[in-house]
Amino acid sequence: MTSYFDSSRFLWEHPQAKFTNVENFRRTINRKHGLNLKDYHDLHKYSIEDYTFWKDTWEYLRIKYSVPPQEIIAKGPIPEVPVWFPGARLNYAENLLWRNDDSIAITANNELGNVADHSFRELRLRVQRMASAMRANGLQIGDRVAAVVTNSVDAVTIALATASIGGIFSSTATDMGVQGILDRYRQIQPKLVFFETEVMYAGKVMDLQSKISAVVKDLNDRGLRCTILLPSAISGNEIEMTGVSNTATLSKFLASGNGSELVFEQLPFSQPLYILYSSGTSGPPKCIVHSAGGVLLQTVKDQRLGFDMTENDTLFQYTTTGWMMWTFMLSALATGCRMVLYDGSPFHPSLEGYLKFISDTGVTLWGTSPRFLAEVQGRKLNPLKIGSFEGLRAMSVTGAVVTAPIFKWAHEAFGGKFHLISTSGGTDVCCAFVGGVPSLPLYVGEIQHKCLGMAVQVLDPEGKNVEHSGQPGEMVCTRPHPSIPVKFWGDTADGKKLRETYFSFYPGIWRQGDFMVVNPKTKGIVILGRSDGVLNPSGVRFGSGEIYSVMEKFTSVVDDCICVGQRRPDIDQDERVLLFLKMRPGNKFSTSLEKQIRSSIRSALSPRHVPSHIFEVEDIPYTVNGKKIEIAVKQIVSGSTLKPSGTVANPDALKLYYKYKDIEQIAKASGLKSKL
Ligand SMILES: CC(=O)CC(=O)O
Repeated sequence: MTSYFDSSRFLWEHPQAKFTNVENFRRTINRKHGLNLKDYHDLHKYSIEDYTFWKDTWEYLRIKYSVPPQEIIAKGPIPEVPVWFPGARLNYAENLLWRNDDSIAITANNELGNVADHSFRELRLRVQRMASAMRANGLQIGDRVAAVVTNSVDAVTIALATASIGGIFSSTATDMGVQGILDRYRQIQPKLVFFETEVMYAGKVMDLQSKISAVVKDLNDRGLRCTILLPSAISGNEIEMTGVSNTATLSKFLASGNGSELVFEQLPFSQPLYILYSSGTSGPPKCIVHSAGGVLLQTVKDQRLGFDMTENDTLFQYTTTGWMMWTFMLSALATGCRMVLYDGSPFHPSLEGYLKFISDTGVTLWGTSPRFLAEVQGRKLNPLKIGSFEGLRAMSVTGAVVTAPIFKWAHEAFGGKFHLISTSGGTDVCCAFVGGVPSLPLYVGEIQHKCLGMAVQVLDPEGKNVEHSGQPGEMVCTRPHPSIPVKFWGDTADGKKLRETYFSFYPGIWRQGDFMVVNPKTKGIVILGRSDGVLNPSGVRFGSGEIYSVMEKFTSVVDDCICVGQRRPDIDQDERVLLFLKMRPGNKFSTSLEKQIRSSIRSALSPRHVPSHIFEVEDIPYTVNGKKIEIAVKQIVSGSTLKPSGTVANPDALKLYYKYKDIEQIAKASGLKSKL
């Protein structure tokens, strides 16, 4: 049997674990309810057995409200998507904008190194002006505000102003193509759209005016009232556009407000706040509606208890505005800490400069991705020669599986004194299912625990819980929690599509679509990949993450790789594993490299894990949010033809895989060796 863990690989523990927020919270609950929860494990058990936990969390996090809830969950049998905290009245933006002083709320930077600080007082004034203009332009509770924006103080302002009114905010990054934007915004029909006019990425200037024309002409016929053109993200100059109706520059739009006070509409807990999108790579994305209360309670819980966040922190989450991590990040304002926003590529003008900025800015909590860390490692950079990173006390890594070698390397490379928080959740819940626990020891390659309130289990295909036997299986969540989406936009009134998406595989139980395993000794978790992408040769089920973990050894020559199962029932009843490699510039794919990879996989995992074929490809397909697109590649090599959606960052990459549906032909032509 494959060993997924090595619990002897202890990596770190908090020097003062008993002073962490989560320990303080545990003691508070013990006192309040006369309980004797001894540690995080007990606390987690309580959190998934008694819904009172969510009221405890509400109180501990000091959620601001004007009307208290009548109960935690509406009375009666609890449905899959319950109504939380009925009767309560609150506002998400009010909970984030409680500070009104001259401390720095936001430090913004971009590829040009234009660093700007914005105080809490300034941010509140910006939101006030924006909300006033939005109201003057007819924005009302429930109206959608869409944005195609960079990660900037304007984006934060627009989102918070929308939330103050009770509108629903939805954003995409500026590199999303016209089709991708329309696939999303045609469905949600925004009343206002904010658009960047000129941006820079990786040193290239992009004029967005033709994109704006194409999008806005289409949306103008679907209820769009005004498009607001943001000043150039490079020069700061305003750009006027002719030939597209109902546009206004930002300054004109703001001038239309009447200077009214900032009013935070008092709304139900389940009031929609955001619309996020599923990363459907071949069909139109699903529009996932998240509630203000659910996002607030879950994200602040994850940050305060999982990240141990306090007012003294400086959070830097590298993200575009199109990823759920942007919405997750925003909630840091509720704790009153500083946020760092970076717009652009981390590799431009230089990776060294980017790392130095993080160190010099005193980032204490850094959110990054395994892909970025692998790139730093692959380039053989020594971060500690670039910056001291002495302020860094936690690094949160998400977006893909964090393999054990990268985990260990990153911890050592950045100084070894911080909490490495590997976390997994997603767009579907706008929070984490599993993540960091500051009061527990950290083991190499393991996500420390299930997050509080999240009743995560590991089920086999028959629905049996296999968690305690250390077997891998489907990640499910067996109890409702407050950030289950309130609905899919455009779904039937009884939420048919939502139910089919999450609650149909195991009737009535949320299936996340991740393949995971729990270490029976430490209770740590390893995510092995997406469950739709589970590899199943000769009945051995494993995740692509296991192969990627072995491939970390080859990062100096192999830039990236993707591993998928191929099913060709016409040729073979079994599934075979294909591994595709993208070589680093200057390195060649060779028979000897192939042999080394096969032998490493055989010895690290098992002979059954060794791919049937290993090929070199020019590119690996990714979503705009930086996730490898295994499912589409799997379908393509298994004989399907796909029409990529706007979610695919590099759609041409998918074309490279069609020829592999006929491997026998390729093998014959090139004399390739096959394991078959
Ligand atoms: C928290 C996450 O898991 C983020 C993601 O889905 O990429």
